[in-house]
This record gives sequence, C-alpha cells and structure tokens, in this order.
Amino acid sequence: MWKLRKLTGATNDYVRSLKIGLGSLHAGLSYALRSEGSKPCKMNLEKMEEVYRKWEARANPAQQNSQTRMVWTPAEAGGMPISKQRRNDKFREDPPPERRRRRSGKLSHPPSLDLVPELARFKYTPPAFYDMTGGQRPFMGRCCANCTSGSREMLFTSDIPGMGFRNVLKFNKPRGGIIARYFPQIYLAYSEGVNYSYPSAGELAKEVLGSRRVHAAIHKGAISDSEGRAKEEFEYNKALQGHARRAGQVLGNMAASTSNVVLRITGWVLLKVLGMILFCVNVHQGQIEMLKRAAKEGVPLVIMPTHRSHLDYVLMSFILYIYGIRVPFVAAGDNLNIPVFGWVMRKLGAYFIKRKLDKEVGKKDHVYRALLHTYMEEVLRTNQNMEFFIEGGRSRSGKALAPKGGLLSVIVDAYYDGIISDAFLVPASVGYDKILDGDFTNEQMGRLKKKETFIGALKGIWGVFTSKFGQVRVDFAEPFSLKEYLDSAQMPSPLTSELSSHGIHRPHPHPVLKKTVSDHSLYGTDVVVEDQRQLVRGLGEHIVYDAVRVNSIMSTNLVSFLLMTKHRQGVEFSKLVEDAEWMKGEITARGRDVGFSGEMRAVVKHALALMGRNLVNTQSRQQRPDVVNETESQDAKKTRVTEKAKEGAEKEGEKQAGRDQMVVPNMALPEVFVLSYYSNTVISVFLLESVLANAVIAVANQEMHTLNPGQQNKVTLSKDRVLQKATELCDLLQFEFIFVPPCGCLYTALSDALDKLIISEIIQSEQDVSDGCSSQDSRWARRVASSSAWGIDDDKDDEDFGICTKEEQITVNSSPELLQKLFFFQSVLGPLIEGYWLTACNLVRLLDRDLPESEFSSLVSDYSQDRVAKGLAIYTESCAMDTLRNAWRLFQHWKVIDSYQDAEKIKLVHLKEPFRNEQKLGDFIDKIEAFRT
Ligand SMILES: CCCCCCCCCCCCCCCC(=O)SCCNC(=O)CCNC(=O)[C@H](O)C(C)(C)COP(=O)(O)OP(=O)(O)OC[C@H]1O[C@@H](n2cnc3c(N)ncnc32)[C@H](O)[C@@H]1OP(=O)(O)O
Repeated sequence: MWKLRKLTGATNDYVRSLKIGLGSLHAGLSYALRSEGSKPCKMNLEKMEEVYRKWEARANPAQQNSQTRMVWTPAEAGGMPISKQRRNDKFREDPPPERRRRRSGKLSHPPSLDLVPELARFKYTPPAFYDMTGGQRPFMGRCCANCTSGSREMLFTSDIPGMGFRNVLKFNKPRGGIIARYFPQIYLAYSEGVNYSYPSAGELAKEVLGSRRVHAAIHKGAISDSEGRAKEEFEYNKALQGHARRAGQVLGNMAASTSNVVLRITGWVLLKVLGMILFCVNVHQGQIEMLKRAAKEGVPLVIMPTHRSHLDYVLMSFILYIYGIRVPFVAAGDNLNIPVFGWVMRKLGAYFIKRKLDKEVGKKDHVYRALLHTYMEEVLRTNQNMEFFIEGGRSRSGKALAPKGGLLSVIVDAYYDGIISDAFLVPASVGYDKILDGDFTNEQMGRLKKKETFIGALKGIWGVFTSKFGQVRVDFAEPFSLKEYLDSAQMPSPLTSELSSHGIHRPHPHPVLKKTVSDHSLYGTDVVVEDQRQLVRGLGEHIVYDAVRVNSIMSTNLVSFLLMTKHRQGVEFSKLVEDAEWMKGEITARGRDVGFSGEMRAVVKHALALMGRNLVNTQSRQQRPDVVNETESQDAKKTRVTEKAKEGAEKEGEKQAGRDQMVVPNMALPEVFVLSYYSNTVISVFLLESVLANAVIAVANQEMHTLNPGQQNKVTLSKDRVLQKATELCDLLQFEFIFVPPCGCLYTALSDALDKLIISEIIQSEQDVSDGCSSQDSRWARRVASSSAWGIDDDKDDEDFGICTKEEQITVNSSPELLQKLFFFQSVLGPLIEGYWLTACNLVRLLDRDLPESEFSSLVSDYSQDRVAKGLAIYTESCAMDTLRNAWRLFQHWKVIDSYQDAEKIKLVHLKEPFRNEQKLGDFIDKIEAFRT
C-alpha cells in the first residue's frame, strides 16, 4: 500500500479509496503523457483503468454502477469526526492484502503492486499543480520575482508543487520494529528529530557579558546615572556595579537553554496531545522540502510567521523537529515567562524579551538593548535558526498586523557587520479551522487585556483539552536570501523609476547604507540612517505580505466570510453550499489555496459545527419566514429557482431538505467579532478588487441609485477618477493592509485589479477617447501627485494642471447578477470604512477642548456601540476597538490630531490646525463618508 501511495503521490495514509488512487494515477498519467520530455509510459491508461475496474467490481459489487464519487476520510473531508477505532488505526500499517482479505472476508483496499505488476514499471511525474483529488490546486509561497529572483530558482524544482500534503501527526513509516508498532509516538519522536547541539545559556552569557557593546552600554548607563551628582566618581562606580549586576540578571532571565531531552519528551507529548484536539496538521511537503534544502546551506533560517494563536510557535518548532531541521531560538514576550511554563519554554528554545524596550518615552534602556542585540548576534554566530513573530503580538482582528522592525534590524545588522554571511528568511503562516485561544471579544469591546498567569494558563489548557479544533494547515513560503534582498534593494531598478514617474513615494528607495557598528545603543541606532530604517521597514512589510499570501483559507474562514458579506441576514443551507463552492473557485483562481477538500456540503457542515450555535444558528425556514437574503434581488432569485428546478431528482431532493434549514449568523455584540475574526482572513484574497469596487461606487455616488438592475441605463465613470479614488482608499486603510509589497507598484496593482473587474464584466471598458491627450499613466500620476493624501488642498481640477479632460471611460454593468457581485466586493471593506468614519465623526468632540487619550478612546467606543444598540450601524463589527484605534493612528499620522502630555503627565489628544475649524473638519469627515454611499 505504501509503495502504491508513494508511486501515486497520494501521501496520506487515509487516502485509501480506489477512486482517489485512480484519480491520482490518472492525473499523474495524463500529466506524464502531456508533459514535455517525460518518459513515455510503458503501460497504457485504458489498460490500467481496466485492471482497476475489475478490482473494484470484486471489492465492492454494490458500487459497480454508481457515479464516480470521491470517498474522503476525515482529515480530507474538512476534518469530519473520525471514529475512535479509525483514530487508533491511523498509526497502524496496512497489513498485507492476503491478511486483510482473511480478516474482513473481502478486499478493502486497492491491490498491492504485486497484484498489478504493470504499476511497478510506471514512472510517475507529478503535475505542476496537484491536488489529492486529481484536480488542480495552486502552489503558494514562491518568493518575490522582483527582488529575490535568484532565491526563487535556487531551492525550487519542478517536482516541488506535486509533493502533496502530509499530516504531521500521522505515522508515516512503513517498517520500524516493535517500538514503531506499539509505541508509534515514541518512535516518531525519537527517530525523526535529530540530535543537534545547541549553545548553552552559560556559553552565550559569557560571550555576551564580555562583549564590547555591553561594556560600553554599562559604562554609558553609569555615566548618565551619576552625572551632576555630588561625589561623581563614587556614584559612577556604584552605578557601574548596579548596571553590571542588572546585566547579569537580565541575561539570566532572557537566555534560552535548549535541551534535546526536553525537546524529545515534548515532541512525544505533542504527538499525543495534538492528535487528541486536532483532526490533522497538514503541511505541503514541497514547502518543507525547500525548507530542508535551505537548512543545508549552512546559514541560519529566520522563520517569521504571522501570529494568531499560542499554538503557532508550538507547531512551528514541532514541524521543524519532526522533519529533522534544527529547532529555532524563538523570541518570546516576557509576559509568557510564568512559573513552570517559562522554564519549559526556555528548554524548548524560547528566549524572553521585553515587549517594550524602553519603560519611559524618550529614555533608552541602553543596557537592555545592548544585551538583546549581542545575545541575538551570538546565537546567529553559532549558526542557529531563529524565529520571531514580526507583528509583535497576536492579531485581534484576524488580519495581519504591521511589522515591527526591532528584531529584524538585528538580523540585518548581523549581516552588515559580518556576523553571518547570509540568512534565509522564511515567511510562514498557520491556518486554523478553529482558533484555540482567539477570543479577543473583550479587547474588541474596549476592555483591558487580562494578564497571563499560571492558573490562567492551566484553565486555557483545560479548555483546549475539552474542545475540538478541526484541522490546521501550516504553510511556509519559499525561503529567500537576506543578502540577495538587501543587494537588490540597493540597486536602482526599472521599477523604482516607474514609481517615481508616477509621483509615488515608496518606502523602498535605494538606501545608501552605512556600516552601523555602534558600541552604545541597541542596533546602533544612534548612527542609523533613515534609509536603513526604511529598508528594514520595507523588508518587514515584504515578509508580512508574503506570509499573508501563503496563508490557506480554512473552512470556517470561507463560511464566515460568506455570512459576513453576502448573507448577513441568513441564508438557506443549500445556497450557502453553492456559494461556498463558488467562493472556493474564486479563491483558487486568485492563486490562494484552501485548507480543506472533499464534498462542499460536508465542509460547510463541518465549519458550522466548529463555529457553534453561539456564532451561527441553524433553524427551519418556517421558524423564520421573514428572513430573506437581502442582497439577492427578486430577479436573481427567480433565475436561481428556475435553474434549480432543472436539476436531477436526487440532487433536488437533497437540496429541498437543505432549503428548509436557514443558517443565520449571530450579528450581535460581541459574537460578531469572532465571526469577523474568521472572515477577515479572506479579505486579502479580494483586497484590491474590493478597493476598486468601493472606489467605483464612491465615484458613481448618487448615480448608483438611479441604476435599475437589468435596465439599459448605465453609469459612466472616468477610469482615472476611479483609480484616484482607489488610491485614496488605500491611503485611508494603510494601517489595515499591505496592499502591495515594497518592491511593487500600487498603480500597476490597482490597474490589474480593475482589469480583473473588467474581465469578469462587473465593469465595462468604453473605447479610449484620449486622442491627443497625455498618456493615461501620466495623467493618473499627476492626479495622485496632486491629491497627496487627504486633508490637503485638492480644489484644483484637471484644467489647473493643463491636463486634457477627455478620459478613458468605464461603465458599471447593470446586470443584476454582476451588480450583486460589485456590492459583494464593496461589502468586504464596508465595516472598516464605517469604523474610520465613526472615529472621524467623533473628532468633533475635540473642537471645544482637548481630551485625555483614554477618555477619547472610550467615548468613541461607547458611541459606536450605542449606534449598534440603536440599530443605526450598517455593520455591527465596525465598532471593533482594533478598527477605531487604527483610524486614530491614521489621523495622527495624517496630522489631523496630535497628542501631548500635560503637567500631570496625562496624555491629551487635540485637533491640529487647520482642522480646529468646523468647516475644515466637516470637509475631512465628508471625504471619508464618500466611501459609505
Ligand atoms: C518538538 C517540540 C517543539 C515544541 C515547541 C515549543 C516552542 C516554545 C517556544 C516558545 C516561544 C514563545 C513565543 C511567543 C510569541 C510572542 O511572545 S510574540 C511577542 C514578542 N515578540 C516580538 O515582539 C517580536 C517582534 N517585535 C520587535 O521586533 C520589536 O521591535 C521589539 C524588539 C519587541 C521592540 O519593540 P518596541 O519597544 O515597541 O520598539 P520599536 O519601535 O519596535 O523599536 C525598537 C528599536 O528597534 C530598532 N528599530 C525598530 N524599527 C527599525 C527599523 N525599521 N530599522 C532599524 N531599526 C529599527 C530601533 O533601534 C528602535 O529603537 P529607536 O531607535 O526607535 O529608539
């Protein structure tokens, strides 16, 4: 069986169904026959299918004439519950066919290679896109072709995408003796993890405390403490001793002391425990293969996953361990350094860092910074792998956070200072069917975060053990060379000239980097040039962008996204299934993979079950006669009903049963935050199209209301205006998303997205009438240059710039179905826009007086929640604290508001000029409101 599996590329033990084997073989064969240069098959496809048909007839006569149907086992079928016996069986090897036949009386699995001798000669060539169902699914995670083209080809080979998936909790060894048979977890924990040597905490401490940087920082600290004191020299010596003692203590609390024994025990425990709470943890073997290849290059791997759950770092280290890659040193916030757990984490590679380096604003903790910098440097010097969560904490909204630059800058400095010759940077992400510790509703309601405690951790663990969390998919992007990235970032590229020709300032110019070896402060920031900061910022953004792009969409993400966008009022179950199928197609068409497979009906049921009654209610239609899908026009509904009538009797019967069930999302506070948390993962897939849909509707404004679905009247818009509006929206949401990587061009990306809308006929392109005018690109560029964000003077119109007013026109397609799609895209960003508008409206409170930050923040939050209570909010989730806070940050960034400390050291927020004027502030609010039409 395992030989057959290996041969067919079906990597999962559960994939035992004849159809799957046949499907894979069919896909492999057809690809092999199609692909250029592949060896000709010695056996023809019909003959092989005939052999299998005969076997199928013998094995299962009842199904002989039935329709081809994939029989998916739990892990693949969206993680359906598996029977206890099956779960116990999952580590067991397949018995030889004869024994199997003896036991069950009939053959239950495809024949072994001995029974089909022809198969042994068949050489399988995997297709470029490969699915266990024999279909196609995108391979995600290739690194950037713009700035790391060398790395892109270095680790990737054509067989990578076809390597398929593996559930890392599953025992995959064919033979392993008694231990493997009876104690599979022990066997796996011992046989696969490799005994690497890790530097001890003591060794590292010696190097760090003896370094010039740390000495200089202690000296600097002592001088600043003793300055101006009476007995200066005495005070200096006292302070010096104090700082030296503190340095030792800080390092003692910080340093990891990785132990192979603890790793092995934990590996064993995790195999047991994860198997109890999760159906599977899937990884793409091709991604792992690239990781392994990178690990063999002799330079450190720096893994930077997006952060959703505490399980993230456990899974990362566990997977590396299982695949025999050195486990990384992981930067952990010191809030996690709690009794017992802290000790264990240290033994597993965690080193503890302060989450805020400086206690007081404007006063740098030089000693701490020097210690952290040198510690990381020493770890890198010994060629250890590293991991840190570049977002600096778990996302509260399900969207990725902006990257932090501190630890990343140490890696960059280590390269420039010659500590490492290079490093492989690995963006990664984990997709969860159900998040283990993702209840951030309190924080989204504006309440304070609870501190981590030992008891709290135990309670959390208990909660985890008593629940089921479906499946998990871990994705690693292709590792890329730090050296190559930095080199390319410093080389003028045609892209950058393109950007400047569009008048767009990108945070990725060609920095003139200096060697920044400094003795005095962390990362040498006393001499760091702004360009270097931008370079690190750009690298961080690229990593987060890549990590988001490699994130698989899980069943719960997909279902909640549909419920939050298309079906906020509820939907029939069968329609939900239909839409989920459509949505899956849309996602994979955009190069993103989904973390489930199998029959969509089962997948949706599975997702609904995991989300639970708290989030979605399923009730019979009779119970809710008033509930209709508001976003669906009557015409569209009629068409759908007629289409349904044409479907086959069996399918129709099934649908009839499903139609009685209404799936109604819980849009009440605070549950809606959990739904939007799941749903937000999908936004990145449709981000730019959604920006454009909002821009089109904002530009069309009142005209949009005159559009009668299905009628001949049309709304004609200037393409330039739409693109300009889209840029404004990207600017508005700059703290929410990374729209393009730093090496990319927003204009090109938006144009491409508009083309997508045109291809899908949501928007129609009119003939270009710009004869004799300046090129479309330059017109657009001037508009962007002139609009310089928001509150800025933009009274000037085209004539002021001497620009020809004849422009390329686009029209909104008035077909009901396509209009519906446009509004669907619009609704993706709707809640965020409403949240920003709400915060802007609350700025009026600052016209009379300055307010303490905390008071202003709770006023905005209360006001938004009050609107929800009164039924005034379009989107309930618009009052999420995360959104309100980001809006506030943006207004600070735009210099609409500012904050300062008063005499009692209370932080106050105030309106800046010219926005202290009612009229100006009103105009500013109106501009945001334009997107709410
Ligand atoms: C087999 C079994 C396996 C089992 C397996 C179990 C595994 C068991 C492992 C447990 C592991 C737990 C893991 C928990 C997971 C977390 O706890 S996540 C939270 C902790 N991690 C992080 O935060 C990492 C990312 N954060 C950072 O990098 C942040 O910058 C820092 C270092 C925390 C500092 O943050 P901050 O105080 O807010 O300061 P920030 O503004 O970022 O800047 C600080 C300095 O960095 C430098 N800097 C910042 N930006 C830049 C830039 N763009 N360019 C240059 N320099 C810059 C500057 O020097 C700056 O100082 P200034 O010159 O501005 O004064």
